[in-house]
Amino acid sequence: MAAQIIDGKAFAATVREKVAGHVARLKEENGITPGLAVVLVGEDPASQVYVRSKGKQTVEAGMNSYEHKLDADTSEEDLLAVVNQLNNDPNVHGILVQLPLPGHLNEDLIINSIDPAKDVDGFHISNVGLLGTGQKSMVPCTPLGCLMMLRDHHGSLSGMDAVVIGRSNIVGKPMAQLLLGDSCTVTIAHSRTKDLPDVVRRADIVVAAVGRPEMVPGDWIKEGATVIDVGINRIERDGKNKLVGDVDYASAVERAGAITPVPGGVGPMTIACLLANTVTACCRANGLAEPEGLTA
Ligand SMILES: NC(=O)C1=CN([C@@H]2O[C@H](COP(=O)(O)OP(=O)(O)OC[C@H]3O[C@@H](n4cnc5c(N)ncnc54)[C@H](OP(=O)(O)O)[C@@H]3O)[C@@H](O)[C@H]2O)C=CC1
Ligand SMILES: Nc1nc(=O)c2c([nH]1)NC[C@@H]1CN(c3ccc(C(=O)N[C@@H](CCC(=O)O)C(=O)O)cc3)C=[N+]21
Repeated sequence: MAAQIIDGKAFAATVREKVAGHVARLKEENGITPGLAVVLVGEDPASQVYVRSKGKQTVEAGMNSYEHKLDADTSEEDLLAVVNQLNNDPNVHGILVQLPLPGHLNEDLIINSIDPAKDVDGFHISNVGLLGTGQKSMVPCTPLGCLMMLRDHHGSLSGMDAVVIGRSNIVGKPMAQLLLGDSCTVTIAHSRTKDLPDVVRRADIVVAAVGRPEMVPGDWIKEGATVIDVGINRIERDGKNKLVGDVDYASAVERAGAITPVPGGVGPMTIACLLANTVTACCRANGLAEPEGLTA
């Protein structure tokens, strides 16, 4: 039986609607407009696309969008100065520094210079530590979006076997923390994992965040499992540019119980969660009640 398609695009639209509702209320009742600043260093075309759609959706939700485009050869000192200025700007409630940064810049140093309360990516060491200890934090957008779709599909995730393929700080590790927080039995697989097919075959939930086009074939998927495909890979096929995930969709859809497509799955949820985190950060900064249903 073919899997149910988890429509991230439609789900993201409902999240954005909730966000817009909260924004409207913040404006009306408190006279506050949440603001999101995105910092882009260099000219990476893929990054520019994300930055543009983030900016557009931020404005559509009624928030202020600030974009800082810096040259690829910007010095660490100058970038730190931009972050510092945004940290001190009361109109900015969320700051995102687009990754990866050019090689001469120390990513950890830059990310950890962001005010943790404005760190809507949830990458600052304080937020990582808060998440790991089950305390209130800013939760990374991509894993948060995945968790929202999983909860929506399953209700409770308690006791399920989850395998996360990939151990990056921005997707794999925080995803594993969130699944653990929801009482899954979590395995984190990576490039040194022995017998990955067997590890994946045990999983009720598979989250693929590798960055290798269509690496996970359908016959690794347990019958009826839920597959969340984080991968965004541009490939050329039949002379056309195509976006594909880390999962071989055509074969996986025949085995899975539910699956997210690429495009239209995790990607749109990531941006919706970024907007959600910005509203959450704005409420916290102003000592207001947090929006319900938008946090982990
Ligand atoms: N939809 C969205 O919103 C987002 C999508 N992405 C996409 O998700 C994917 C992953 O991103 P990101 O986490 O940043 O990537 P990274 O390159 O930082 O991490 C990739 C991970 O995959 C592991 N890996 C690589 N090869 C294999 C293999 N053959 N078998 C098992 N594991 C392997 C690596 O293992 P090791 O640690 O051992 O090297 C590493 O942990 C990319 O396609 C990216 O574009 C990313 C962010 C947001
Ligand atoms: N500090 C930082 N935070 C990030 O969250 C971050 C980042 N850096 N660097 C790059 C990755 C990648 N990322 C995506 C977001 C949305 C889509 C998305 O909306 N994708 C659409 C398709 C878009 C298209 O067609 O190109 C989809 O999957 O349907 C994809 C990828 C966020 N990232």
